[in-house]
Amino acid sequence: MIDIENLSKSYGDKTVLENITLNLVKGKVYGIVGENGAGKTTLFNCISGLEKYRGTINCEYGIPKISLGYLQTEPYFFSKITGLEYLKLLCNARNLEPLDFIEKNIFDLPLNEYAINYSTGMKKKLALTAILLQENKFFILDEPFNGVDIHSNMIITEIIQQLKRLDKTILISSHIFSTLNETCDEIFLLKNKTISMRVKKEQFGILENEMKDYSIGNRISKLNLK
Ligand SMILES: Nc1ncnc2c1ncn2[C@@H]1O[C@H](COP(=O)(O)OP(=O)(O)OP(=O)(O)O)[C@@H](O)[C@H]1O
Repeated sequence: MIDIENLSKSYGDKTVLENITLNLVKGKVYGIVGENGAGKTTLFNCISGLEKYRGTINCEYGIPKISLGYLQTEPYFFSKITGLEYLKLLCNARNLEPLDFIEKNIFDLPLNEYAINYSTGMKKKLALTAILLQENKFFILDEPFNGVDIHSNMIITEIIQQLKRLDKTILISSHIFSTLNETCDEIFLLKNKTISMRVKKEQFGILENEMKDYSIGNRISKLNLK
């Protein structure tokens, strides 16, 4: 279980997150939606210990460094590291037994090439493979479906469902509502610096309609499309 209480984050005098309280349990998939700039990545960076924050986070799995698999929107790679070396590095960080990485390469990535030269989708798949091989207990996936091809999207959806069955805790952000619909047990709406709405699976339709009304409103008619 991960208990986040009254988490707030500011950059200088700009407050991005205010009093976020969330309780994330094992075997559940949580989605987080919000406009560009709402603070989703900032929240993930705070939970993963990459940013300082006010408030408390208690995680039964221990510190993020030993238990969290964080897939960042744009994963970072050293300039002269191959895909294979990256997988080895991340597995070594968890003191795992040597693995057959060729067999584990489920996305058919060119593991002998430099990771920095991979396409956006390939980089995401490499980073995802690495955190999955690490046998983490808790996963934060920041836009895991963005930029990856349709086959990989299907694989990632199935992976999330399997992680849930393995009793992991998973927090995902996405701008594509249908991907969250398929995978999540609960969705949080991050708006006005805080969690302004939380809905269980049965009410996802209500949230989607509310977001559509709010997002689209009368904006398109202003274009006077011809
Ligand atoms: N290091 C930083 N310094 C100053 N401001 C920052 C920093 N990182 C993020 N911000 C600001 O915090 C706000 C939230 O950004 P964040 O990246 O968390 O949003 P997001 O919800 O993930 O957006 P998107 O959907 O576009 O990825 C933005 O206004 C952003 O400019």
